[in-house]
Amino acid sequence: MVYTVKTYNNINKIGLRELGNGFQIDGELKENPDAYIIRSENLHETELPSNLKAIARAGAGTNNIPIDAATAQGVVVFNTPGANANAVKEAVIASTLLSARDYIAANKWTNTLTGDDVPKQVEAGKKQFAGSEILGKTFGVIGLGAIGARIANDAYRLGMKVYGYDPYVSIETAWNISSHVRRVNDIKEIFTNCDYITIHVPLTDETKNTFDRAAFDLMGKDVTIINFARGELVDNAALFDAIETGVVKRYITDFGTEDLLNKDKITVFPHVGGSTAEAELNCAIMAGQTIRRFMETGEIVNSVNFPNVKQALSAPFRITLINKNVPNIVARISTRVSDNGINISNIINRSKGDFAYTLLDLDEADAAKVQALADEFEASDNIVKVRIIKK
Ligand SMILES: NC(=O)C1=CN([C@@H]2O[C@H](COP(=O)(O)OP(=O)(O)OC[C@H]3O[C@@H](n4cnc5c(N)ncnc54)[C@H](O)[C@@H]3O)[C@@H](O)[C@H]2O)C=CC1
Ligand SMILES: O=C(O)CCC(=O)C(=O)O
Repeated sequence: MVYTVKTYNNINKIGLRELGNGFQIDGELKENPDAYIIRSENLHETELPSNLKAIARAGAGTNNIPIDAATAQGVVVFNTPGANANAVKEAVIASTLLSARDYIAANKWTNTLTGDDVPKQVEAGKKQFAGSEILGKTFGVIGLGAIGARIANDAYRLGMKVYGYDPYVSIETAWNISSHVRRVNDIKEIFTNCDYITIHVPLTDETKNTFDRAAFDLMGKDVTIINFARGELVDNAALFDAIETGVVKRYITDFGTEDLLNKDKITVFPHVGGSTAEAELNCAIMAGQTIRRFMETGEIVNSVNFPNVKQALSAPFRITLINKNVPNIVARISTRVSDNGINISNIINRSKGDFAYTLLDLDEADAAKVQALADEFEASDNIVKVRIIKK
């Protein structure tokens, strides 16, 4: 069996080798592929093909993917947690230092100098670029996931007083956060206390405009805001006013919109936080491994719309079902199997919200009988996607 994968946005080719020989990879593939591997391509305006079974986001944020539509269509969406976190961490630490010392403006000014006495002009003019040090300054991290936790720890190591806010932090990540990072339960404590604030949360209805007028109103003076998460987390109109009144000293972001460009106190990068050779490779490897595992075994790991489901396959056939999460569904599935004269070797069903995923391992070697059962599942209103996997 050969699966087809359509890739978008330059997925690292070495990483894609993880898919192995059972996959045909084609960036231009037009025909109904089994899976997509993508980076920032916006899929909201496109229809997902009927044969599509999985989308792997080679990266963390999945706001470019229509998750609800994918779920309803039985498409499992994956991401690659932590695979580019170190790259973003380094970009944010660099941005913190850039704001403290304004190296960009200093370099721009130096490049304007001409003549034999450049060294003299440098010494005479450099006072305008005297900065400050980050040692001892307060640093707030909103979102203590893969990226935020790394940044909080390193900012502490650089001598900053670090505050962290994340009401949903995972236990695993929490264990990795230094006890020196002061965890706060109210985001207002970040706004009121910090000289530098960086945000590392997914873009959701809840997080949109985290930096709004009310947030800026709580801040002191000369605060640096660093946003390598998503542009929509900041209300730009409120930001411009906060810059005007001296509340915000500098805004550094990875997400450019026209209104942000060419402004003295705003530094915009072209969405390069995760763009290192190492991160791109890590993301492609993880995306390739995840898709391969899902297509070849049906197991789900690192999905954002379905639960993790793992079960070793020891029977001749496995049927995977994406079903609506309705009462008695597991009993109904089991009854249908036995009505077809087939024994279940193993079954696992895990739900998330309105949908669930079932792995059904069958003690049956007759491919025609398994196909007939799968066809019956296919015709059921409560089942949205059916696949047969042969051991
Ligand atoms: N600029 C770039 O190239 C990149 C940007 N990103 C962006 O950064 C975001 C974070 O990435 P990771 O740290 O890898 O994700 P992650 O999933 O490891 O961490 C996100 C954290 O945000 C927390 N969170 C969710 N809602 C929150 C809220 N309302 N308030 C406070 N915390 C909240 C979660 O509990 C979680 O700990 C991504 O969703 C993506 O949008 C990620 C990688 C590269
Ligand atoms: O370089 C990329 O693919 C974007 C990374 C990113 O924004 C993410 O991982 O969420």
